[in-house]
Amino acid sequence: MLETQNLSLRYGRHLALHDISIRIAEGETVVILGANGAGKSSLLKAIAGPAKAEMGSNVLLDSKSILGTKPHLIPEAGIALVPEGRGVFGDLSVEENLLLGANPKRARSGETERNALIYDLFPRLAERKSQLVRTMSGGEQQMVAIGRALMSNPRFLMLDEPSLGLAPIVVTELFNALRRVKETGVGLLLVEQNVSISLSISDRGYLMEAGRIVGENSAEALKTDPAVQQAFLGGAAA
Ligand SMILES: Nc1ncnc2c1ncn2[C@@H]1O[C@H](COP(=O)(O)OP(=O)(O)OP(=O)(O)O)[C@@H](O)[C@H]1O
Repeated sequence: MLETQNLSLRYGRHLALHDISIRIAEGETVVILGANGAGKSSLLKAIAGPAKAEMGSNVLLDSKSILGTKPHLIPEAGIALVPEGRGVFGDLSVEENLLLGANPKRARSGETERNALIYDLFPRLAERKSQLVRTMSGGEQQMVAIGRALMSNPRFLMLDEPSLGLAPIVVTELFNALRRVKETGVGLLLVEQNVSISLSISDRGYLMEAGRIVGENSAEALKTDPAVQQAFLGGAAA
């Protein structure tokens, strides 16, 4: 179980996260829905280490605090982040990017099998192993970013807006791959503005507004929740 307890985060005088308490069980897929600036990216950064939380906050993995763990050690704990903007190495090839992802100790055994699984998930990458990542399309780069994160053998994979700026057909392809990742038992914490597709893959979701959690429910219930309809789906039932 990965959870946050009263997680608060401040940028100067601006309190971006207020007492956020969320949880993701082993193998569960959870989406955080919220408008621009709600604090979704900040939440993932506070869990993954680069953003420093306020006193009184906590992040727990299997009931043990991991708050304050250096960002480069977070993958060792079994948590991987695919950041907004993807964070891939453009001047390296697909294969080199994937191999860099296998750096944590927990990733050393099973590396070959995991590498094969990623090429099976994303056949486009298998066709382009030696291509420099900067020459690839946005969708392909997102596949590299997800593949690299999976190479670290995560228990929990956090994704910040994986569909951002991608054509609908590529988004469908990515989410089909994420469905298969979910079937392998990896827990997914997804931040998305594409509400329909993210609810279609999720078990549960949280609604975030101005740095606070303002709602929580099963994905099924959220699909017809008037607040979600109003805020994200244009008012009409999807
Ligand atoms: N490094 C930073 N320094 C100062 N303020 C920041 C910083 N990062 C984010 N913020 C502010 O914190 C708030 C939450 O930002 P955040 O990026 O977490 O929101 P978000 O929900 O992910 O939005 P988006 O969907 O637009 O990415 C915003 O008001 C933003 O301007």
